[in-house]
Amino acid sequence: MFEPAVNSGFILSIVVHISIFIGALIALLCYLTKKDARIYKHMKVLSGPPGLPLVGNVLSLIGPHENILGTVLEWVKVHGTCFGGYLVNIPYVVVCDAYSVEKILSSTTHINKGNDYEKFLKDWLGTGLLTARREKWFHRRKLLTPTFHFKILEDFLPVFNNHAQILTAMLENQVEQSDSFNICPFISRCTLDVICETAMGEKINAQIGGEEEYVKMVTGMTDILLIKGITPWYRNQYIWNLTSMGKLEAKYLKEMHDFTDKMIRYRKSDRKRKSISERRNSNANPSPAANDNLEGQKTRRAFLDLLLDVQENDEQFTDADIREEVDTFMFEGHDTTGANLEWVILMLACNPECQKLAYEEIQTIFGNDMDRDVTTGDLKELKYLECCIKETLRLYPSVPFFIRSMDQDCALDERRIIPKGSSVVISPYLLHRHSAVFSNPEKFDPERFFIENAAGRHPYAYVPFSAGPRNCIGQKFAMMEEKVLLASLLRRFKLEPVDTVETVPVVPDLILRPKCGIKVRLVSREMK
Ligand code: HEM
Repeated sequence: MFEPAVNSGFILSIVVHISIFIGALIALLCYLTKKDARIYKHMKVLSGPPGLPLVGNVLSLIGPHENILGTVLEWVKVHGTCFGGYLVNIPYVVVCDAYSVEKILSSTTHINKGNDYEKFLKDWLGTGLLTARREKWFHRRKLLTPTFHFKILEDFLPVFNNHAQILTAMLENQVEQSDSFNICPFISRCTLDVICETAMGEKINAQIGGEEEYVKMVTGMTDILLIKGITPWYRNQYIWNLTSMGKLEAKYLKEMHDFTDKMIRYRKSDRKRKSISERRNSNANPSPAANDNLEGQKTRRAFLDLLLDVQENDEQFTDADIREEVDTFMFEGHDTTGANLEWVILMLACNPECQKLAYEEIQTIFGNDMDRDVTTGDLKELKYLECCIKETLRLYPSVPFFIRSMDQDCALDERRIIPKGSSVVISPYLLHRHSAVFSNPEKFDPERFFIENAAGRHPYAYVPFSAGPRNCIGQKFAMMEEKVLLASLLRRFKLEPVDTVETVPVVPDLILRPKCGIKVRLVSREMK
């Protein structure tokens, strides 16, 4: 008599649990459908290329990576400068007109980066400035902005000049063996040397074969991240961890973090040592300049030192925080400038009349002196060269697209709303090819950036460094570095084309790069 009672209680309990489970499932489905229906309604208005059920537009983007830009340019021609689509189940809106770009970038509401940033960069960069979410980002940006002050950047000029000298020496050696060659590895090693010394205060001598392992890791990591990003099945962490690349990534990450940690420890103990001797010194001599060492020379401070200064005033700013910012500078400050320099070299080689104007400007400033360091005053005078860099960034923006994830709706007008829950892709590559803003857009024409020609242009029509509150914090640094390197290069060599725009496939990796490098011919200038 007793047993059936137990059984009926047991059955009742199962029924209740199953009902709760089914109820919860229905509620979840209702919520998701309602949420998706809302997004879907707005996405329909932003109609873009038709996709397939379940996969959306993914299949159109599979294939040789260099075809992606062409595909998206075609979409813009057909669907206009603001359209939506799905990558699997993720709603994306591509915007590439100045008006819509301003709506997103000028706002402090749409400040969060796309989810992919965290997914791919978090293991390496933590949640530093590039990837940080709203509150953390506001705090960090405020903390770090002073470290990019012009006065501080001026202190890096000797570093830029020193590595420019090494670059030209290495190229002279190369020219003796063969005058036409792929210049990209030379540029990449040079920008890596610059960023290591300015970010960490450490010379790694990549240009002359030093710290080979570290150089291999930094360049290898960006390649690995790209493969991980574009291969759909590698997006699954379990599958990725089983691959040889996943294992290599884990090894690189550990060793690169160890390297940055070592630098932090080293600079910290160096500061302790110096502050003891400075205190002793200031007792003996009460007025030495803050940055002078015992020999009276000005000691150069790296970003890492400036971050350690921040830490002295803010105990919450830990060593781990410092590491993620130093790693972020290493990532953002190396390939971006390197790729831009490579494209400038191609543009000047292929446009001899522009190269001639750039060289004439350099001659006016430096005369026939090939060795003099570039000064702050010279940087201001290198106006045409700056226009060449800007025009190259128009055609070949180092960061070909960036993504914001929408935490709120953004109304473009009464009809079109970019819905909360979607991701917005902003592509300078597409934006900068707007013929209404840049006539004959494929033509390399530095004069577009003469003050009188740029006047009246929409401020969000040209955004190679992004724009608004979350723009590139390193843009002045990049401009200074590039001007120094290019002025030094052009003083010594005339550039002649081997590759041309037509022969160099453009690959929109994390960075917009030439697929197989850029071959140029360097001709030494004959003046002593
Ligand atoms: C030609 C060179 C460069 C270009 C074209 C460039 C471009 C950009 C772009 C487009 C962004 C926004 C990315 C996004 O929203 O996802 C960005 C952000 C950033 N860049 Fe640069 N960059 C360059 C050089 C540098 C350098 C030299 C540094 C550091 C030394 C640097 C540090 C950063 C950082 C830290 C951010 C994140 C800023 C934030 O979110 O607040 N960049 N850069």
